[in-house]
Amino acid sequence: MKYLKFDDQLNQYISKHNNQDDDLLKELRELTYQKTGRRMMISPDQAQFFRTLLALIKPKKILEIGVFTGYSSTVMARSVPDDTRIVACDISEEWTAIAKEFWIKANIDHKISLRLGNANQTLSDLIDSDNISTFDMAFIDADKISYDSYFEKAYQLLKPGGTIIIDNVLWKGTVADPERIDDDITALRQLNDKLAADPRVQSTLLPIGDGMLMIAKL
Ligand SMILES: C[S@@+](CC[C@H](N)C(=O)[O-])C[C@H]1O[C@@H](n2cnc3c(N)ncnc32)[C@H](O)[C@@H]1O
Repeated sequence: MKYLKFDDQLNQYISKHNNQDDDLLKELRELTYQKTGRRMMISPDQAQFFRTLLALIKPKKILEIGVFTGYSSTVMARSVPDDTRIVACDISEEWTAIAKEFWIKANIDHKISLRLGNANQTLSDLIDSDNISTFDMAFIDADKISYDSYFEKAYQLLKPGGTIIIDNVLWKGTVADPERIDDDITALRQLNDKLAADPRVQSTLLPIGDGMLMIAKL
């Protein structure tokens, strides 16, 4: 098998070449650590992956499941033209208040529509209100036990040829360790197994950040 061992030296080399965070994104990352004590945002390398992907696929309608303080949505909204819309789903009013502040600061708030509430319900509402097969891209980055449900609903909402990105699918490497068992790890293993064999999609597991699945709806 042909593969690389990602030691610290190589990871630093990759990060140095992929990190394009500017002052606003650095400020958002720092403020997020200060105010929430959490590090749930995608990494700068993943942000660069999104910039490249968005330049390729030029989506007009994006679905984000898991906003947190707005790092990934800010990266995406700044990488798309003015007429692209992002429907951004999250359950936390407190965390998305920080996101809203930065969307205004970055002058991208007109591109993003925040849907507060349980994302499973929000996605069902979108399906019931004529949004089936209308999205070009979806990014899934919320509670792991709902990932399969988010995938199935996002799949319905996506146009054929659309892209779904799912974050954290390697879960710090634990998915490959048979001695590690909990509800999140089990949900992620089941989803990785399912998508590797799902004839409705082409999917690739990428070792970027905490592991991302890149999926094309056939
Ligand atoms: C990993 S963070 C998202 C990080 C964000 N994508 C970024 O890179 O900046 C996960 C988010 O999912 C949200 N979340 C968790 N369970 C949820 C649910 N049932 N419905 C909607 N959002 C949920 C949390 O409030 C949290 O903000």
